[in-house]
Amino acid sequence: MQLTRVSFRYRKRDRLVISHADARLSAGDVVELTGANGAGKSTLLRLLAGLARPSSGVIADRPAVVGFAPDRFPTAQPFTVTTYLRHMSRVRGDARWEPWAERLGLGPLLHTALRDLSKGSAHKVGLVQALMAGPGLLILDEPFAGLDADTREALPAIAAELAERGAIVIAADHQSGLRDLPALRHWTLQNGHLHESPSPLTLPATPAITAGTPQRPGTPEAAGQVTVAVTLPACDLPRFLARMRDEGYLAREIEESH
Ligand SMILES: Nc1ncnc2c1ncn2[C@@H]1O[C@H](COP(=O)(O)OP(=O)(O)OP(=O)(O)O)[C@@H](O)[C@H]1O
Repeated sequence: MQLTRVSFRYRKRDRLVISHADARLSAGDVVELTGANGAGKSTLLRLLAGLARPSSGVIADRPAVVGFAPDRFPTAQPFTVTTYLRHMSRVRGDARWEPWAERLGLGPLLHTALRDLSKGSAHKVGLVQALMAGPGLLILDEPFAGLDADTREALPAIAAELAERGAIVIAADHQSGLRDLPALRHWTLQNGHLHESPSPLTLPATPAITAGTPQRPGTPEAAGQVTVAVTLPACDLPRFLARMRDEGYLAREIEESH
């Protein structure tokens, strides 16, 4: 999936909320999106999901099945949890929702009216409807807000499972709930601009990119090994480091050019 100079404003003559965003997403990417309140995170997520169209620029190659869990699940609907999820399942081609409801701990609440749910439980219903169709693109807006400890623990594993199956997962998340996922990409929105920064967690504790025989972290450099300087676009760094780490290499030094 590719974003090319994507800009968005809510009304003509309004300022750009998103300004010329470029990004490339590959199957299996997991992205944490952060930014101050009002920075445009929800707006960008809606653009990524296809719920809003860019004012200019292009979003290409969006996966066919998109799951979107909004930050506030709309509970003002005359359904119980079951009737709502059954309805969404029919819309989604008879998608199986029951295992997700069970996994997210909604079992005891299936016959509760949506309007009577607590904020956290309503949020889980939003997650189940996003997950049920097996999305190739899963978009989560503040997915950890109000969740109980069990679900907070379950969610990173769910994101990792989807990514392993080739889905792209993007979460606006102030709480760094996905921080333990390997190769997590980190996007920040500031003044309408989208930046990708290497997450501190993708930077190895003992940096050393040493080509030659793959080396385990912490192993001192041995005779017969070479050190290679590699230049690459900053936005590719997290993925590059993750791949190097998978191969057994570590980064020795990372230097930003200005
Ligand atoms: N429907 C709308 N019409 C006009 N302006 C809007 C609309 N929705 C959001 N905005 C404006 O767009 C900007 C970005 O809002 P957005 O909700 O995307 O930010 P956010 O980063 O998700 O914020 P938060 O962290 O508070 O959830 C804000 O200035 C907001 O006031």
